[in-house]
Amino acid sequence: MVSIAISESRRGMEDRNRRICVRLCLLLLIGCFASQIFASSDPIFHESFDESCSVSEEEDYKDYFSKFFHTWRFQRSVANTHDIESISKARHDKNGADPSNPCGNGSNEPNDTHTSYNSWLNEHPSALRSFEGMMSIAKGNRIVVFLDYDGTLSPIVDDPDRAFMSDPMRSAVREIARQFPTAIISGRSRDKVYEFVKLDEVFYAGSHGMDIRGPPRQLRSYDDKYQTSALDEKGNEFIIFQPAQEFLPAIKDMLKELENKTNKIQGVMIEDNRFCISVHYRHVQEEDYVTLQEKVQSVLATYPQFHLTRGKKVMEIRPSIEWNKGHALEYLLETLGFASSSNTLPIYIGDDWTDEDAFRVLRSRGVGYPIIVSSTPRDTMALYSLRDPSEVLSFLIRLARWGGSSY
Ligand SMILES: O=P(O)(O)OC[C@H]1O[C@H](O[C@H]2O[C@H](CO)[C@@H](O)[C@H](O)[C@H]2O)[C@H](O)[C@@H](O)[C@@H]1O
Repeated sequence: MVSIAISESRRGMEDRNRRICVRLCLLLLIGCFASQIFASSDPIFHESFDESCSVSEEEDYKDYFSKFFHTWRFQRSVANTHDIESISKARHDKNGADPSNPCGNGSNEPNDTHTSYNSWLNEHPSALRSFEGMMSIAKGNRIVVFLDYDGTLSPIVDDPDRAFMSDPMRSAVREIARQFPTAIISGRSRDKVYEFVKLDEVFYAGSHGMDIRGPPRQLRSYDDKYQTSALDEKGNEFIIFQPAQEFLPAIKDMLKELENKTNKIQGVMIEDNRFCISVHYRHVQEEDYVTLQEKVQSVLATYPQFHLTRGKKVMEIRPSIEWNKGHALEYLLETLGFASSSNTLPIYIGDDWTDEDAFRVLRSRGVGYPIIVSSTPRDTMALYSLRDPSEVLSFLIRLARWGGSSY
């Protein structure tokens, strides 16, 4: 009897201990979860996570959780500018995407690429699949649309002079511009982008934002010597903002020197982007990469006020001023009169490293949708993704329709 009583009381104690243990574990788990939520300083996360739970039909739980973990991981930041290290690193990469990314285009294993792209998609959900959720958050806000050109509105093609925009894309951008203030921010010269796009409804920023044609509002916070107002053929006023004006003579000299020094290397193409220079190596033989890079760097050595950044199979020479696509986005928001308004929701779609500066601005503002165009996984500050310009087209059509019906 005594031994039965002892073993029963021992069993009772064990049960109680097990229950206490389970409760302690549960409390510990809840504590960890809550601390991660409150420790996150990212307002986008709070906004999307809170609201997306009630809004989206298309956005499934995978998306909610991916946003959660995504924001968690944003503590690690993407390098500010992807300065050129070595173009020879890009040789295995079809489009010249980040060669340091082991999951990038360099992979020879199609299944691996597929798997890693799918897991990357969990972190950067498709803006098409997430559309309903994104728009229910956007409702009541003033949407402003920013678009990159190459690789976003037009596909990446072999000849930079033939990167035409399709007619459906042009119609979609026109529709977007009718619904929302819209700007195109490109690494190209402003004139060249206009030549491709041919829409008067949009604002243009060329040379990575160093040449802006914006709304007629002169900003006191910017140096007057960089802002000039002018009238178009219809008598409408606009402002030209060019913060790198004093670099123009040096750029002209550098262009000549670059052409002279590289003309023996087959396949090099040098593009005058007005306030920047692009040295394209898409058609250069791999064995000439190092020579080309050395030649470009030897010219640059005599122009210490410039630096190199990298795009898709292109070296970009830019004046070393504190100005990039992110600054251009902020400048345009300000001239449009939306910078300080709490219900402004900017959307930025871009595919290149230079677009990361604009993504970063949206992230630090805590509002807006940075969307990367990429069909391979890569490090990015963007929250959402679209695979290629054809998905950009679908997104813009949907956004314009949404704007027309419920905005
Ligand atoms: O800011 P973006 O509008 O994306 O401009 C970045 C560069 O785009 C262009 O080059 C890229 O697209 C070409 C056409 O598809 C392609 O041939 C080239 O390899 C890509 O790098 C443009 O020609 C450059 O000047 C821009 O800097």
